[in-house]
Amino acid sequence: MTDLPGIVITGASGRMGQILVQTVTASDACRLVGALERPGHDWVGQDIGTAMGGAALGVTVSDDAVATFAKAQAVIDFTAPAATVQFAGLAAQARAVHVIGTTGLTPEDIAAIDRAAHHAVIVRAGNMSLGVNLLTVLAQKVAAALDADYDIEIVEAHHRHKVDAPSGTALMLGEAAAAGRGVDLADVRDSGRDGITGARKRGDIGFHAIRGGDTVGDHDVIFAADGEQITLRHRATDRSVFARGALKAALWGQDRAPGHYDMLNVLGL
Ligand SMILES: NC(=O)C1=CN([C@@H]2O[C@H](COP(=O)(O)OP(=O)(O)OC[C@H]3O[C@@H](n4cnc5c(N)ncnc54)[C@H](O)[C@@H]3O)[C@@H](O)[C@H]2O)C=CC1
Ligand SMILES: O=C(O)C1=N[C@H](C(=O)O)C[C@H](O)C1
Repeated sequence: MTDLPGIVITGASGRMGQILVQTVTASDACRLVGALERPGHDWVGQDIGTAMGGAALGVTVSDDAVATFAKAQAVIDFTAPAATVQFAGLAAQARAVHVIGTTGLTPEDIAAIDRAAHHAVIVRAGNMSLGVNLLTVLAQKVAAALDADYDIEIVEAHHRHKVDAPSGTALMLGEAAAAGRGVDLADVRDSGRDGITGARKRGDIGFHAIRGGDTVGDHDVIFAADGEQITLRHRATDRSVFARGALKAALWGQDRAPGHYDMLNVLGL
């Protein structure tokens, strides 16, 4: 029993953190060995199970990342960019697999994560669900099959608390569509039109973000031409799809060579 991989959940009180705690404790392939929150958070010092309103789980919420990661074979991290960059270095020092779900990372953040991945396994994806990762493969294929007569627009919707836009998933889908077209997304990205924008530029990929209510995460990739439209759609209705993917990544990463991987690697897509 005790040789099962030990998992630490960062941001344990968060929307994803709580689902991850439930997913890990329900699994017979791993054990929960730590729960981390930011210094000053009310839950620090409490048992994670009772803090979540259930039975005690025998794991006390800590704000000490170094001590907590020392117990881990994997760290599952859905927090915020500054925390995730710091955790990448600390997880690598602890030689723990670092599964990163955090979105809104800058190119500089990703470069720092790349450096940490020289020493440890990091699996990072803006969306950990099987459905979205499959959709990226489809978006790339459709974009490759169609020319720029088909305007590509990506529309995403999330809950009112989300702080970054476009979503990490929208950017994954945009990267996939751009790769299908053989272009760099940075050269064709057109985010959040407003005002007298001028006519749409041929070949651009547009991004639009809706924020409201408790929407878990909806994504449409629209290919619009004269006379017809194709829409590829994913709708998440339960955050457990992300948590299951993250746990799969944490287990997949055990005994893997150091490197910066994504969910396509994990899922073999
Ligand atoms: N890749 C994927 O499949 C998914 C990614 N996400 C992303 O995950 C992130 C978190 O999303 P939510 O859970 O909805 O947010 P949330 O705001 O509910 O949770 C974030 C948690 O991280 C904690 N935190 C922040 N800084 C910390 C630090 N230095 N140390 C320890 N804990 C810290 C916060 O206190 C909070 O409890 C976002 O970037 C979101 O876009 C969310 C769902 C799926
Ligand atoms: O913040 C969220 O909630 C989500 N974030 C991810 C993203 O930015 O795409 C994944 C999912 O859509 C939920």
